[in-house]
Amino acid sequence: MSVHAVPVEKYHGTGNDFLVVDAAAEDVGDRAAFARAHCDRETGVDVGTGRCGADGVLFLSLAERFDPTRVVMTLVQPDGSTATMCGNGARVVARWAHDRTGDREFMIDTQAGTRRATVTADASAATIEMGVPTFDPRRVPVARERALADGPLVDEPVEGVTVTAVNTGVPHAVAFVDGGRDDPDGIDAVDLESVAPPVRHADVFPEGANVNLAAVVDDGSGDGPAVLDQRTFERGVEGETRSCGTGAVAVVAAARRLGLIDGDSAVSRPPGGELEITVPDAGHATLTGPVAHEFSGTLPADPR
Ligand SMILES: N[C@@H](CCC[C@H](N)C(=O)O)C(=O)O
Repeated sequence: MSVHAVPVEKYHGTGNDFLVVDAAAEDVGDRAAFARAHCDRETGVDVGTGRCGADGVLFLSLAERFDPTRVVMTLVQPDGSTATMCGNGARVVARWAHDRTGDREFMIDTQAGTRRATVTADASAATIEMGVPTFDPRRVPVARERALADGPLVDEPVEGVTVTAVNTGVPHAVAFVDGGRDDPDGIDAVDLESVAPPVRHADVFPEGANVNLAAVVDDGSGDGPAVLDQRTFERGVEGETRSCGTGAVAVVAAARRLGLIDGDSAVSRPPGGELEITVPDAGHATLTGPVAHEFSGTLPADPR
């Protein structure tokens, strides 16, 4: 058994929290076992914030010979799976890389593609280019019988929930509900831990899906951007998280597709804070929001 202690940092972006390991300096061996043990919400890492565990472990490698500096990002989730993309995770990556280099612009290599990232002058917030959201059923992916195979899954029932399927780096199902967080019968009244798992595991999503609830609080037809309240049940966490960046982009992309909001900018309000999103008619979506450092320490490489 290895008794090797691994230096880790803990960061969060709007409450979506991650352990960060410098993969160029440290080899934890079994990454899935490391993530399963230290991310556990009951028995995992306790950094004194009143909430132990984490939503995943980011294994990061900096390559400063490039301009801008590149970071290779791999997110291993609490169930041991690897996610191709993570919006809030990528924002944390930008902040972590800034804390190491002082730079404010980075290229982040994810399994969903290379994404440009910037941090603000005070490093309290980060913006990521999120790629182009796609409703293409082959790319979400969505699997349906032949007659429907070529069409996007938009505003259709899946396991009793009306959803729209979109890929924003990872697959998402988005369901709109009436009433925001201020409404006692609105979005927070839904028992997401019961409603989401059948959709997350539905046959129509061969790779699974993250399941989002959203409520339009302001449709953006007035002076400011649209505002939507959001909750997300995440694949890989297998539970609700306090924020999901790819989910926020998915919610705004779906709201635009359904004509529920005006304009290409919106504010999403997950339980953990506020995110600013743009989904233009052409080109990359963007995701902006706060990032914060929580803890520096060490953890056993082999948690058995
Ligand atoms: N929290 C993330 C999404 C992480 C990936 C997701 N759980 C999946 O496996 O699809 C975000 O901020 O985007």
